[in-house]
Amino acid sequence: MRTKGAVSSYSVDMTGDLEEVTPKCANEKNTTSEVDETDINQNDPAVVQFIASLVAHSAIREKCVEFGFQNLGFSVKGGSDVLSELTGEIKQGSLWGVMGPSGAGKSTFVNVLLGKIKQTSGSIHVNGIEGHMRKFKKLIGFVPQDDIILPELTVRENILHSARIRLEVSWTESQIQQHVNALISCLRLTHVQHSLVGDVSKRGISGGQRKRVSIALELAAAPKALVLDEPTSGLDATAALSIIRLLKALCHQGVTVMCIIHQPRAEIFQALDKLLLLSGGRQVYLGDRSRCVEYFETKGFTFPRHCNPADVIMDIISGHGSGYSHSGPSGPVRTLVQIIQDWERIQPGPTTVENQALAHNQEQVNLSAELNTYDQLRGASWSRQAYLCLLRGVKQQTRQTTSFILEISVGAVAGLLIGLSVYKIEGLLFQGVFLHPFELLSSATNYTLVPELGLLCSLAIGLAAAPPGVKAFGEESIYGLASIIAVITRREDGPLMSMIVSLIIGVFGGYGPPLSTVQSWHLQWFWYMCPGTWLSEAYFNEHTAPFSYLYDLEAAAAWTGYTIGRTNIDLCMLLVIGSVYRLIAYLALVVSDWKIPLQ
Ligand SMILES: Nc1ncnc2c1ncn2[C@@H]1O[C@H](COP(=O)(O)OP(=O)(O)OP(=O)(O)O)[C@@H](O)[C@H]1O
Repeated sequence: MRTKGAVSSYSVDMTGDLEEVTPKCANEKNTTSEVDETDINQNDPAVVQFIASLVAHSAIREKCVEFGFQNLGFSVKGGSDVLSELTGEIKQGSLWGVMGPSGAGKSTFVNVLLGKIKQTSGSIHVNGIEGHMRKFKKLIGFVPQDDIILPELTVRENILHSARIRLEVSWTESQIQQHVNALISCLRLTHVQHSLVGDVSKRGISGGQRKRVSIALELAAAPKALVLDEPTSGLDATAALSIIRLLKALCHQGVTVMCIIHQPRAEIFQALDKLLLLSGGRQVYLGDRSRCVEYFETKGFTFPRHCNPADVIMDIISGHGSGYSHSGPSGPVRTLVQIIQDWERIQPGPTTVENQALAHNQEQVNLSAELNTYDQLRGASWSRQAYLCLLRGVKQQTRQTTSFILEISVGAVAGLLIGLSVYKIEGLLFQGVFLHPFELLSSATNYTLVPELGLLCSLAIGLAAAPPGVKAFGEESIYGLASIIAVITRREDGPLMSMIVSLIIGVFGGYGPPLSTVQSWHLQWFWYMCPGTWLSEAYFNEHTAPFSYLYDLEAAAAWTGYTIGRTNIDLCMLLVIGSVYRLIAYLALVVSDWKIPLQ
C-alpha cells in the first residue's frame, strides 16, 4: 500500500511495517553505531550454554507465539480513551521496544495484550487466531515493573522454584539445575546466587540484582514469548545492555520479546529490531527501528550528530520536538497531532488485514492447537507443585525466626491469658444438675463458662494463625480462611483482613447467642458452617464428659444446644471446613483467572 503526502517515499506492508523505497537517510550515519547482531553474546559461554539448554529440552522449539492487534482501544468509564486504534503485528524472533512518554498507555497496552484487562474495542489475535495471549499463558512470560521475588529465599532458590514449577515435566532435576546454573551465570548473578533476596526491612541484594532475578524467574520457564515492563530500569549501563543482549539472543531462537522501555541509551536502542511508539494512547510509529529515524526526518525533524536518537524520538513524541524541526519535503514541520494523523492514514485497512489472516487460517488453526497442547504440558504435576510450595513455605517460615517466634508466642500468650482468666476457680468450669434421684440437691448450674472458653480459644487460634498464614503463604496459605482472604485482597491488606474476618467468624461459636436460641431461629445451619461452633462443641463435650457419673449432661446439652458425645465428628468437621475453605479459595483463583473470557 502506498503512503500519502509526506510519506510517499515509504510503503507499508500488511503488518504495518515500513518498507524502504528510497536511499538510506543521510543522517543515519550520525547516530551511534549499530550493535553487530551476529556478534551478540556469541563470545559469552554462559549465554551459549543457556541457549543450548533451551534448545535441547524445549519441545516444538520451532513453533512460536506471534500476536497482532487491530483497531485496539481501551476506554475507561467516563469515556476517556487510554488507547485508541492501535494496529500491528508482533512477529516471532524480533526484539520489540514499546516507547512513549509517561502516561502514553504503554502498560495498559501490554495489560490488554496479555489479557489482564479487556479491550473496549478492536481485536487481538495470537498466531492469526482471534483470542488473548492468556490462552498460552504458560508459554508467555511477563516481567512486571515491580518485582515479585520472595525475600526470604536466596536468588538461586527463587529461580530454581520457578523452573521446577513451570518447565515441562520432561525436564529432569539435573537438567533443571544446569539450566538454572547457565541462566544465573548469563545474568551475572553467580556471586549472589546464595544470598537472600531481602526487602526493605532486611537488606539483601541490590535493586539492579533484584531486577535481574525477576527477569530470571521468567526466563527459567523457557518462554516462547516474553513481555517485560521496563527491564532495564534501575540497572547500570553494562547490566542493562547485557540483559538486552540476552533477550536478543533469545529472539534469535525464535522467542518473541517485547519490552516497554522508557529512555533507552543509544546501544540499547540500536539493539531493538522493531519499535512501537505511543503518545497519548495513539500509535505514532510501528515498524523497523532502523527506519524510525528516517521516518521522522521525512516529517521535518533533524537528528543532531552524536545524539542518542531515542532521546530525540522521545522528545518528538512527547510534543517537545520543535527544537529538532525544520521545514521538510512535506512543507512546514509537523505537529505531534499531525504526526499521529499521518500514521493513522498509512495504516493498512481492516479488510486487507482480515484477508491476510484468512489466507493463513488453516495453518494457523493447526499451530494454535499444537501450541495449546504444548501449553497444557507445561508445568509440574499438581501434587509436585503442592510439594514444592510446601517446601518453599517451610523454608520461608524457618528463615523468619523472629516473626515465627513472635507468632508462636502470640498463641502461647493467648492460651496463658485464657488459663489465667479461669485460674481462680481451680478447674471447676462446669456445674450441672445432679443425676436422678439427686436433682433436688443441685445448687446453681454453670453451662456458659465452657462455651465461653471455647469462643476465646477459637478467637485466639484464628487471630494467631490467619495473619501469619497470609503473610507467609499468600495464595497457598496453610490456614484455610486465610487462603480465601489471600485471593480476594491485596497481599499487603491480607493480614489485617484475615484478623477482622477471624474475629467475625470466631463469634459464631454458639456462646452468644447460645446455639439453643439460634436453633429456635432455624439458623443453626449457618452456625455449623463456622469452625468455631464445632470447636466449642468438642470443647464442651470433652469438659463435661468426665462428669457424666454426676451431672445430667442431656439437660446441659439441651440448654446449650450442643450435641454431646461426638468429639470425633466435631474434629472431622473442623478438617472438612478447613478443606472447604481451601476449595473455595482455589475456585476463586480459577474464577479470577477466567474473569476475562477467551475470545
Ligand atoms: N483503569 C484505568 N482507569 C483510569 N485511568 C487509567 C486506567 N488505566 C490507565 N489509565 C490512565 O491511562 C494513562 C496511561 O497509563 P499507563 O500506565 O498505561 O501509561 P504508561 O505509558 O505505562 O505510563 P508510565 O510510563 O508512566 O508507566 C494514564 O493516564 C492512566 O492514569
